[in-house]
Amino acid sequence: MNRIGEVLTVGHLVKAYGDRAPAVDDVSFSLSAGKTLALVGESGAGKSTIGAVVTGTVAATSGTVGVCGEDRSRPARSARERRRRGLQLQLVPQDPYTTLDPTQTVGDAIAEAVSLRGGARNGRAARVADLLAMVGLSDAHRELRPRSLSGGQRQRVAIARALAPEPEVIVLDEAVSALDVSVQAQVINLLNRIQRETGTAYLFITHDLAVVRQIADDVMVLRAGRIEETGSVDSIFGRPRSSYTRALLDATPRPGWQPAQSG
Ligand SMILES: Nc1ncnc2c1ncn2[C@@H]1O[C@H](COP(=O)(O)OP(=O)(O)OP(=O)(O)O)[C@@H](O)[C@H]1O
Repeated sequence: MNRIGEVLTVGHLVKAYGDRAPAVDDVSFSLSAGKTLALVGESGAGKSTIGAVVTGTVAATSGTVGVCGEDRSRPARSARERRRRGLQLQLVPQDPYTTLDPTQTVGDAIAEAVSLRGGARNGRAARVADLLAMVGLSDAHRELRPRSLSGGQRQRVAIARALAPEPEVIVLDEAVSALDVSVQAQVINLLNRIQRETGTAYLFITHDLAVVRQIADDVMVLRAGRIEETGSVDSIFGRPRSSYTRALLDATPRPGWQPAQSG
């Protein structure tokens, strides 16, 4: 698949909950096809709020959100519009338990997402098989329900569902944070491979800078709702300008880091 240009643009985004200080305050960025932008920062920095505005679950107080050139500043007003938006942008949440239907088999959950795109019914089973293979699940997983899957397998199902409508952008909100490190590495490899194959752009929200190095092209560091600094992975990790970014990096395990031995 060949995709080109900016697929997500956010301009001067402000989001205030009630009359509190804005959770997101004048944030602008753009994301190009085939690229990954990581949003990082401490808890409460506003990362998930940006993800929620971009995915349309929360309305912006002001500012603009554009997906593939279409205005997305307001949540969708109808099921039809939500469906149309879902063709362009999908979400992979931290815990797919919250979005996967416990009564639905893996095969049915993916088939439902495939049907968003429409097309011939008789091609859908083959597409489900392709998606299962793409995320490293076998045909045997098709009949299982979420409770019979490991955390990593559930996350693979969530990724297959997100990919099914062939969106230009996937927002991943702490999507690998709950996985243990070896499963996390497998899912990151999978996401990197899928991006090379499909050109899908990722907005990758995480508090974990060790993960950012493995997946992102660019990084935006947020602090109390504002942009602290932004740049390529190499520049942010190699030459951070802000003392806040340096402190975040200092708190991050480096390659070769070993957990302290107790006792
Ligand atoms: N629905 C809400 N209603 C009121 N305040 C909210 C709501 N959601 C988030 N906030 C507040 O907005 C600020 C930013 O929260 P947000 O969850 O976007 O940050 P975050 O960087 O994603 O943090 P975390 O990593 O802990 O999820 C916080 O002060 C939070 O308490």
